[in-house]
This record gives sequence, C-alpha cells and structure tokens, in this order.
Amino acid sequence: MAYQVYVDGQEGTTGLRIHEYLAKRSDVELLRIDPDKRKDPAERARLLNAADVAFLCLPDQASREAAAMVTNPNTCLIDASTAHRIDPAWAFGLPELARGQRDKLRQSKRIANPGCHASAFILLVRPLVDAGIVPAALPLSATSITGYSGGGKKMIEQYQAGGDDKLLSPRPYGLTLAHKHIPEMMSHTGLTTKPVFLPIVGNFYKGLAVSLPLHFEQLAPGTDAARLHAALAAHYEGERFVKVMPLRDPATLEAGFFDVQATNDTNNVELFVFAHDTQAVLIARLDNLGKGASGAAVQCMNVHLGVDEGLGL
Ligand SMILES: NC(=O)C1=CN([C@@H]2O[C@H](COP(=O)(O)OP(=O)(O)OC[C@H]3O[C@@H](n4cnc5c(N)ncnc54)[C@H](OP(=O)(O)O)[C@@H]3O)[C@@H](O)[C@H]2O)C=CC1
Ligand SMILES: CC(=O)N[C@@H](CCC(=O)OP(=O)(O)O)C(=O)O
Repeated sequence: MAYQVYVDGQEGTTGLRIHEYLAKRSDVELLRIDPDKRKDPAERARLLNAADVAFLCLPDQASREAAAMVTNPNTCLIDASTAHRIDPAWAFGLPELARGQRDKLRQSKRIANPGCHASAFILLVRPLVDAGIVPAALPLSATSITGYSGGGKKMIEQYQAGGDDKLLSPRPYGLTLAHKHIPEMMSHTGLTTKPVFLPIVGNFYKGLAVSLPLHFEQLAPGTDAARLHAALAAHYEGERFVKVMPLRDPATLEAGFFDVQATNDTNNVELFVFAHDTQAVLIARLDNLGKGASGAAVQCMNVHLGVDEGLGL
C-alpha cells in the first residue's frame, strides 16, 4: 500500500516543490486539502492525523500549531520551518551530519529540517570541529549569497513584480547579527562562540553559497589546505549528495568567478576548499529549494521510511 503523505502549506514555495518531487512516485499517495480549507484547523488536523508522513511548509508559528494538532502516534512530521531545529525532541534533518544521524531519523517521528544557509554552514564546519581542526571557541565569520526564493512567496512576488531598482543589486541583510539560523549553526556544529553571519540576497531565483574564510594560524597546529580538504573528504566519503570537490588554488577559478547557481535542480551540496599561503576560503553550494529545503525534506522522508534515500530526487 502507498504511503499517505500530506503537505501542510501545499501552496507555498517549499510545499509546491515537495509536491513536484512526490508527484512522480508510485509509492506515495498525496493527500490534498481543499484550497478553500487550507487554513481550516479542523481539516488540517484531520489530514495531518491521516498521514504516514506530513511535511510542515509553514511559517514558524503555524508549524508549532500544526505539531500540536497531531495525536496519531504513527504520523511522522517533517518540519521545514525554524520552529523545532534545536528542540531535542526533534531529530535534525541532515542525514550527513554525523555517524548515527540516519538511525535517529529512522527512529524519530519528529524531524526538523535545517535552514538553507544553515545546511551549507553546518556541512562545512561540523567535520572540522569534530576533527579538532577548528577549535569550538573560534570566532568564525561567514557570508551567504542566496537567490530570492529563499524568502518565500512574498519575496518572490516582490522580485518578480519588477520596477524597483533597489532589487537589481545584491542586498545584505541580517544586520542585527541575529539571523534565525545562528542557533542551529551553533547547536549542530558544537561551536561555542556565536559566528558573525552575513547573508546577501541577489536578483536570481535560487542557488546559494556560504563562504567561510579561515586563517591557518587560528586552527589546530600543522593545519594546511590538504588537511582541511582531507578532513571534509573523510567525513563525506560514500555520501551521495555531499560532494567534496578537488582542492583548488583560487588562481585556478575559471575567469576568477564562482557560480552560486551551479547545483540548481539537484539535491547536491558541493564543498570547495580554495587555499593560498596560510589562508583558505571554504564554500558550500546548494539549491536552496533542493538540498536547502524541499529536496532535503524528501531525502529525510526516504531515510525515515527506509526506502532508497535518493528516490524521486
Ligand atoms: N524558501 C526556502 O528556500 C526555504 C524555506 N524554508 C522554510 O519553510 C517554511 C515554508 O517556507 P516557504 O515555502 O518559502 O514559504 P511561503 O511563504 O512560500 O509559503 C508558506 C505557505 O504557508 C501557508 N500558511 C501560512 N499560514 C498558514 C496556516 N496557519 N495554515 C495553513 N497554511 C498556512 C501560506 O499561505 P498563503 O499562500 O495564503 O500565504 C503559504 O502558502 C518556512 O518556515 C520557511 O522559513 C526552509 C528552507 C528554505
Ligand atoms: C532570502 C531569504 O530571506 N532567505 C531566508 C532563509 C530561508 C530559509 O532557509 O529559511 P527558514 O529558516 O525560514 O527555513 C532568510 O535568510 O531568512
């Protein structure tokens, strides 16, 4: 029998993309809410409790409300919002995080998927903290360049309406230095000092790259580019969706520019080490609607159900 799957927030950006992934699958039957009732709590509760797997593609508060509606112990919730990412009762939806993470995802009926920036940051930093190369207290700074679909329906409408010259150029934000992904970035890497995180949204639909500058003299003694690269390669050996790209001197970049859209329409994350003398810049590139959101959510569903992890991706 097919798995019953419901997407709460089916008309939103991540919800629509999850529907696209799942529509191709014969092992999944999608439960759809009547468009007129999509914010009706009773109807949402009925469908949430009828589902084997329910994706929450909602603003944080609506996700918390949805989670509270679930009384069926068999329903597995996969939440795309920020609401539960550092809640110990929820498994963190990043199968590649560390050994044992897939077991947690198989066993838990509550899965909180990472934010798009956080996925990229954590995938770069966690292996280096685990290997003792980045001291947990090191004050790190990272930048993220992202497409506007990361901002959901409202931001997409704003960019696509045209006519506003301010939107033509990249826009740094998060200047309160309290971006909502920072708690999960710390909690799931082991960092004890809050990183400075500067996201920048650009005038393109999707694609994201987090850059992390490092100075070797601040890292474990003897760290060089080869050691950084080897630590990442060892951590992700055999992973299907996390690819450690060949070690590069920045001088070898094609025409000197990095393409933040090159993993679009895949569920892949590509990790790069660019290094020169005693400095490195690590970059993680992903599709914010793929491995940054909807693809990751489907991957977690596959892990939870014990089917091929890449099914439909
Ligand atoms: N876009 C991205 O790249 C990523 C997004 N996320 C997170 O995923 C979640 C969804 O984001 P996204 O799809 O981009 O957001 P959107 O704004 O595109 O979609 C959210 C959807 O939720 C609906 N909604 C709002 N309140 C309720 C409610 N009470 N009951 C039922 N439906 C409701 C909205 O309805 P209406 O259509 O009427 O507005 C909308 O369709 C957010 O928490 C976001 O932070 C996570 C990773 C990446
Ligand atoms: C361009 C833009 O605004 N992007 C969003 C991130 C989207 C994401 O991953 O968000 P959630 O934590 O909400 O799930 C932001 O930086 O707030």
